[in-house]
Amino acid sequence: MFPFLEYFLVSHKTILKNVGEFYDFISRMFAEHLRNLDENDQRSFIDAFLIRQKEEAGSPHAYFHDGNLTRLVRNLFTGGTETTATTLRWGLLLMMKYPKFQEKVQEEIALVIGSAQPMYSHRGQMPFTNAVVHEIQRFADIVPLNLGHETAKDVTFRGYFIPKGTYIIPLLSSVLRDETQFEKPEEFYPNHFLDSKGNFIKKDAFMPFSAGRRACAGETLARMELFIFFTTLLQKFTFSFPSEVTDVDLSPLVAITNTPKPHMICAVPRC
Ligand code: HEM
Repeated sequence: MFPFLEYFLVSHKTILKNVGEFYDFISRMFAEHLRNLDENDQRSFIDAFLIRQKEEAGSPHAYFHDGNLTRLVRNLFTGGTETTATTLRWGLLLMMKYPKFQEKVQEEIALVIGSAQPMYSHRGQMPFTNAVVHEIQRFADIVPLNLGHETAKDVTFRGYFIPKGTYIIPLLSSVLRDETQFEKPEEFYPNHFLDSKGNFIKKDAFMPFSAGRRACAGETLARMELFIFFTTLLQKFTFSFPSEVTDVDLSPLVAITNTPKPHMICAVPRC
């Protein structure tokens, strides 16, 4: 987001080395896909891209070139791994901190899913669990600064003139913690997403995936992953404090993403 800060990074060389290894891995993956490529049996995004690449071969304005494929796959990996994992880590931490909510989720799992494999289609019958997953995302606020954007033309927004080419940081935190939208913005409070009868309610201000045309491309996948992994983990385990620990610090480690501080956790199998 701020390329000039690159030179102040202590672990600059390690980061570049890791990025290099990551690119090597992606190149090996492409080579493998190219070897087994079958136009009549496209197995993945990479296959579809490589076929378009063949179609546009020789064009002077080629878009589907290797450099673009590498960056796209890199974006899917980086955008799609830490985000979901960090949200789940917040989820387990919050369940440990608030055992009453954990118990209620487990009761709903027992009622709707039992010992079967949790599926995304169960979500509609599980308003409390759905509200808890939404509240985890709201409270954790894992991408507080969103990604940087730039105005493509002159804009006047709420009386402010913003010239074309201005670097914009749309703060998602300011929406996720907006006290006009959420009754107790600083607390973990699943009722933010429930009505008085316990039905799930959508909130326009719920935008951990941002909004507009450039909102998260993986939102649908991420929502499925979060629901299925969270319910599966709570179906199989109860998360609690280790015996020597009595409380946990919920303030995040601040970086581009908000992650939980290192902590201990007990996962007790449920028989
Ligand atoms: C809890 C999980 C996730 C959260 C909170 C999240 C959040 C975000 C946010 C805030 C943005 C920036 C949107 C903007 O610029 O306005 C973004 C972009 C993006 N995300 Fe996610 N994301 C998650 C999971 C995923 C997954 C699973 C994938 C793909 C496998 C993914 C792929 C992307 C991509 C490709 C972009 C760039 C979209 C673009 O610039 O057009 N994300 N995400």
